[in-house]
Parts: sequence; structure tokens; C-alpha cells
Amino acid sequence: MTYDIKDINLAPEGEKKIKWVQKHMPVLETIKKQFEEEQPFKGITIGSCLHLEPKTINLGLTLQAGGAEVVMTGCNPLSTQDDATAAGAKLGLNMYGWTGETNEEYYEQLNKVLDYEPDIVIDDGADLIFLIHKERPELLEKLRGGCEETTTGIHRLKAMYEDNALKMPIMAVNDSYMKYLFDNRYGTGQSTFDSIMGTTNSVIAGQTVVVCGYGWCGRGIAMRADGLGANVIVTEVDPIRALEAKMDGYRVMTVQKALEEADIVITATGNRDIISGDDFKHVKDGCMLANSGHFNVEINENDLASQAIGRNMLKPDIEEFVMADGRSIYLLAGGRLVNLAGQYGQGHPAEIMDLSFAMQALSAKRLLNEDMKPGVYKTRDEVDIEIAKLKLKTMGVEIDTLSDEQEKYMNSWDVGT
Ligand SMILES: NC(=O)c1ccc[n+]([C@@H]2O[C@H](COP(=O)([O-])OP(=O)(O)OC[C@H]3O[C@@H](n4cnc5c(N)ncnc54)[C@H](O)[C@@H]3O)[C@@H](O)[C@H]2O)c1
Ligand SMILES: O=c1[nH]cnc2c1ncn2[C@@H]1O[C@H](CO)[C@@H](O)[C@H]1O
Ligand SMILES: N[C@@H](CCS)C(=O)O
Repeated sequence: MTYDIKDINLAPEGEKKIKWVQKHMPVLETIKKQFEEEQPFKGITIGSCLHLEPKTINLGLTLQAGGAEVVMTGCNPLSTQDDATAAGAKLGLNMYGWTGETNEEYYEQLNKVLDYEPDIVIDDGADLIFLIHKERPELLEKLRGGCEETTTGIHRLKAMYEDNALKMPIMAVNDSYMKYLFDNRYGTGQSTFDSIMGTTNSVIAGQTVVVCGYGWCGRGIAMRADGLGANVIVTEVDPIRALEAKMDGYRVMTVQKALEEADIVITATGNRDIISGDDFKHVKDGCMLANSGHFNVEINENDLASQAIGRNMLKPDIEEFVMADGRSIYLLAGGRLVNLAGQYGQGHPAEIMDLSFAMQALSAKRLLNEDMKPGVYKTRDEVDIEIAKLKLKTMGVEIDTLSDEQEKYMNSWDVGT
């Protein structure tokens, strides 16, 4: 095993954290046991580019249990937990990256993963898959395919496919029910506030929280803001989702109007420049801006900086931008995923990543079992159902089954009033 990480001596701390999350990832643990027996990845190298923290290391250990040689790096220069990578290396995973990488270092580490000539890649945001196509196309010959973790990655890969540029099969893990219904909604909803509250030590009750984007993440963030006692405003560009937000009980308005009232703004659109240019003129004194969506482009930091007369780091993840008219605007975690990139960004709860990573593990196995052409593939509903059943079992939840008569009734068309 090889590694290029911050400090291997941090391993004991990381190992404790891995043990803790393993207790809360029962579905992945079940799959790990199955993999130990079946050895589906014997002789196979799996390279990943995912947020590197204890739950992700546990995914790496699951693939390793299935016989894979695993090599991992982070998918965000700020989200790596250095004790977790140290523990991963101690436990036999090839591990690259550290928190606080420069952009150049980030891509160096991605390239080191590719030096292992993986058979399968697991990506979050499609940086690794894009790098293969752009700079290392010779690797495509050996590659059996890739799995993509997040909405933005799927958008990029579908765009590549439309342009005839995608040269490998991709499992759209994000688009499975077990992923987006739980990870994007409950995961992002909770971890966004875990991190904002830890970072700022601010109250949420009574604050006006503006959520930009009412997709799966936005719905979760709005729901949790509401539960914490905030006044929630949603901004959208999609009329159907805007209507849904309205009927869910939130105020809906344009972003500039919303900014006039906002105490906290959270972007989760997968799009760029959600807060940019003149928008900053509408931001109230003391407002905090955070992003839980796409890279670090949803809040345009350059536009904010160009309108500021000063900037001060108040705490590691709170930067104050002082505007000419005396207002202070606070950017959290540098506008990168607030739930992962900051000091308090631990990512989603283990119980949630249990579902996402169960889907990753089973999708990687499918890439080996089937000879798939280049394209972006939906995961199978049977796999979603299997994971849901396993999860319910571990939660001690029993559900009913259809009787033969009910099954027949549901599938008939000739029974009316
Ligand atoms: N932080 C995390 O842990 C985490 C978890 C899952 C997904 N993500 C990322 O979050 C982003 C959103 O994911 P999702 O699954 O909710 O996507 P989604 O497609 O379900 O929702 C995005 C929503 O944003 C809206 N939108 C687009 N442009 C907008 C604009 N200019 N103003 C207002 N709304 C706009 C869209 O209409 C859509 O309703 C993606 O980048 C995804 O990769 C982050
Ligand atoms: O704690 C975590 N560990 C690993 N991945 C995570 C965690 N929390 C969220 N995501 C993943 O990050 C993607 C966006 O980049 C999301 O799709 C989510 O699945
Ligand atoms: N890996 C990327 C994807 C976010 S959508 C990031 O961390 O910014």
C-alpha cells in the first residue's frame, strides 16, 4: 500500500472514527460480508475521487473486502479528514490527498489515482472521469466503467454523452431512489445546518433563511430550516418547483427581493452565479452566505471581493467582506460545500451515507458483471428495493405484503364501480 497524506501518525484517531461510523452503516456492513465471501473484485483495481472521511474509508474497506485493490483521493480540496486518510492507509488502502490542497495539488492527487490504471472509478462531481477523457485517454481501454455520486457529476456526464464525448459506461448512482431521496434531501438538510451552526454558533430560530433552489437538496434544507424555527424563503427558476415550495408553505420570490430580508442564504442549485454582480447590493448587513451545491461557483466570490473594500478571516470558515457603505457580508467555508468543506463539515450522517455507499458498492459490481456500452445508466429499481429492505430490517421496521387478491386487483383493468 502507498500513500501521500498529511500524517500517518493520525491513524489511531481515524480508526476510532471509522469504528463509530461502521456501527451506523449496517447495510454497507452486510454488503461487506457478502463481498468477503463472493470476492467480486478479485484482481480488480478501483480508483475513487470522493469526499475523504471515515464513511468513505468504510466504502473503501468494503470494496477491499471484495478483493479490490483500492486507491482513493478527495473530490474537494477542503473536505478531506486527515485522520481518516491515515487510518485508511494503515488499513491497506492506497490513499492520496490532504485538507487544504491547492488546485494544482488536487489535480496531482487525482493523477496519482489514475497512475494505478483502475478498472473501475467512483467519482463525485466527475473531475476524475473528465481528467481521464481529457488527459489520460489511454486508460479508457482497460476501464470497465465508472459510478457517479452527485447531481452535478451526472449533468456533466450526460452533457459529455450528448456531445459524443463520453467513452465509458457510467452508473448514475445519484439518480437512484436510495441516493437522492435520502442523501440529497435528509442528508444535505441536516449536515448543512450541523456545519453552519457549528461554524457560526448562531441561532437559526427566528432568522430569515433563504434557500436558493428547491430540488432534492433545497427541499431538505428548507424543511430543516423550518423545523429549527426559521422563516424560510425559497428562490427558484422552475415554475413547478416554485409552486411546490409555495404549497409547502414557504414564501417564494426573486433572489434580489429575498436578499433584502435574508439573515442566512444557502445555495443548492447545481448552477453558477446564483448570488453574483448586483445581487450583493441587496444583501443586508450581517448576512451569512453559504453554499451546499455546485463546487464553489454558486456564490460568485470574485464579484463579492471586487465590491468589497476589505476582507478579514474571522474564524477559519467565516470570512467577512466589508462593503463601501459599511455593511459586512460573511462568506462561510469559502463558498464551497458548507456541509463538507469547513472545519465543522463532517458530511452527511453515517446512516444516510450507508444507503448512498451501498448503492455505490453494488453499482461497481454491476459494471463488472455486465458488458456495458458508453452511456449514463440508471441503477435498477430491484437494487433500490433490496437496499431499502435491508435498511428497514436493521431499523427493526416490518411492513405489510400484498395478498394474492390485492396483487391481482392492482394489475387488473376490468373491475369498476
Ligand atoms: N452538499 C452536499 O452534500 C450535496 C448533496 C447532494 C447534492 N449536492 C449538489 O447540490 C446541487 C443540487 O442538487 P439537487 O440534487 O438538489 O439538484 P436538483 O436538480 O434536484 O435541484 C436543483 C434546483 O435548483 C434550481 N435552480 C437552477 N438554477 C437556479 C437559479 N438560478 N436560481 C434558483 N434555482 C435554480 C433548479 O430549477 C432545481 O429545482 C448539485 O450541485 C449537487 O451535486 C450536494
Ligand atoms: O460525509 C460524506 N461523505 C462522503 N460523501 C458525502 C458526504 N456527505 C455528502 N456527501 C456526498 O457529496 C456529494 C456532493 O459532492 C453528495 O452527492 C453526497 O452524496
Ligand atoms: N466534488 C464537487 C461536487 C459538488 S456538486 C465539490 O466538492 O465541489
